[in-house]
Amino acid sequence: MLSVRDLTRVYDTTTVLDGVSFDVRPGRMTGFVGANGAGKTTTMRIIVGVLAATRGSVTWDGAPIGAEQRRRIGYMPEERGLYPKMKVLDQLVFFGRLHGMDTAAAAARAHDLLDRLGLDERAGDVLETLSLGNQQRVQIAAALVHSPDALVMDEPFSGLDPIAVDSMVSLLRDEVSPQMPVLFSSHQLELVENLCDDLVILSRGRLVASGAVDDLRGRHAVRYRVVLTGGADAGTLRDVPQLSVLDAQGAEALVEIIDGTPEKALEIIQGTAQVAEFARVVRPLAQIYREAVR
Ligand SMILES: Nc1ncnc2c1ncn2[C@@H]1O[C@H](COP(=O)(O)OP(=O)(O)OP(=O)(O)O)[C@@H](O)[C@H]1O
Repeated sequence: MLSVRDLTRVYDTTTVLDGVSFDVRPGRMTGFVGANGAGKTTTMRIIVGVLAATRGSVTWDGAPIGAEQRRRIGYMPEERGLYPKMKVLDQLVFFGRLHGMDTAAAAARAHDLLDRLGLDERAGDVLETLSLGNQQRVQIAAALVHSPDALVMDEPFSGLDPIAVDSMVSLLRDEVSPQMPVLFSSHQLELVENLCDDLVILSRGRLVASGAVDDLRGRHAVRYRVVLTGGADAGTLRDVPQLSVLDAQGAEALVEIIDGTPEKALEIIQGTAQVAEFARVVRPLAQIYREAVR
């Protein structure tokens, strides 16, 4: 497990990261979200060791993270780190060798990754002749070439078309082992919602929420969508003392149960009107996020 504790970064007199603590658990995809300037890149750069913290620690399985462990992290930097004039395959072999692989093993692994990303026929092309989306695929291959033990990716999906996102997601799902912590930042909340098990939310340099997506959802009151039939007005549900009606329009209402079980609430509603639908509303991640950073 990767853990950051009390991570703080000050530039001159400005604190851009302020006492941030969270865990990146193995085998789980952890989404890292927050507005522009919230401090995501700063945190990731400190984790992988290209930026020093003003205060705080990064540990891996409880021990302070050192140069050797950092070499075992696959990192996809925000500024992207590839050489535009270098051929795709040469580039991946170079990164593999930087991480201690021999040339043959690095080349074999690079071909395998390029193949799975649909790019093997571009292996001999100079990087800058590829589209930006394809360059980004090469970037993810560069982060994975040495079969890392952990992954830290800064906006890996930004600017990719949906097919490219799908191929990258399926590659990641194949590559992420049960022992591997994975942290990636994104502004694409729908994607994060589909992909992530855990979530870390930063706002203006501070942690505002972290944990399993399901737990974060569960921390808020559960809501139900009620649809009545027979021309009934859902506004009448306001007269039911066990319910709090958050919204009612025509035959539909959004309610919270303030007393009793959902089964009991349904029974009470059925005593007043015919019910066509009574369904738990899963809160979209975007809503959790907005409420957390408010
Ligand atoms: N070298 C630097 N000197 C001064 N301030 C910096 C420096 N690098 C980053 N910052 C500031 O630190 C804050 C956090 O930036 P950071 O890039 O970590 O945010 P982010 O959450 O990754 O944002 P984005 O989503 O826009 O990439 C910002 O206010 C930024 O201006």
